[in-house]
Amino acid sequence: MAQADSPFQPRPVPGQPSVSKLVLLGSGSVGKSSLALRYVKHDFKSVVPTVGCAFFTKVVDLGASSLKLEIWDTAGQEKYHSVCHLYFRGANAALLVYDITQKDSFHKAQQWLAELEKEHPVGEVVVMLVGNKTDLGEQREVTLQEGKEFAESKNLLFMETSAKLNDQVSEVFSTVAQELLRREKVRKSHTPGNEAVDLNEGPARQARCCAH
Ligand SMILES: Nc1nc2c(ncn2[C@@H]2O[C@H](COP(=O)(O)OP(=O)(O)OP(=O)(O)O)[C@@H](O)[C@H]2O)c(=O)[nH]1
Repeated sequence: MAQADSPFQPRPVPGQPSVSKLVLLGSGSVGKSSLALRYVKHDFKSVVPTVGCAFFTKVVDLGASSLKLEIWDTAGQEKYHSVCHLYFRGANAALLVYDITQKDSFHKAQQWLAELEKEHPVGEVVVMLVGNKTDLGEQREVTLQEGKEFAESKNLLFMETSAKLNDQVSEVFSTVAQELLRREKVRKSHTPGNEAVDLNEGPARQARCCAH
């Protein structure tokens, strides 16, 4: 699934959207590939476990602005963990995905956050906690409240999704993209000569709560 262009660093090109690297992290079978496939290819099908990493790109259209996301889908299986560290270097955003029907995957998502924080100072990366498979609500082991509280305690964005039913999937990616753009604006506003921006503007607060 690798694309032709080099995925390592955002490269501002005049007239082109900014580029950000987003990594999908989480245990095996939580639905990382399915979320990426649903978002990028508008498809849901049985996918084989990821080996190493798969790579997608998508331009997110946010009306007045747009952003190109390089989406790195990492393998969740334990045997690939050492390799995954290489992939999240240089990430601007991360989705920490768990399966709402597997408590253990929720704990693993918390461990992934700790791993991520070892490589990136807290706050440098836009991180969203994503509870996937809401269509399997009757088998739920992680409550909405538990997800929400953990996210709030770590100042993460939070949403629940169903890749299968296409519920909240594009909202996850567009919310992260909006937050990346918002932070870029803030950074630019700190550059001498640039105009001030309204820091209260932006979607991040609403995304910390979940519509379900
Ligand atoms: N019911 C339901 N099943 C899902 C959903 N998302 C993914 N699945 C299924 O869960 C299984 C694992 O999905 P993947 O997308 O391969 O999971 P992954 O996290 O990428 O797995 P690894 O590649 O091993 O890390 C597959 O059988 C998917 O069809 C969902 O929203 N609802």
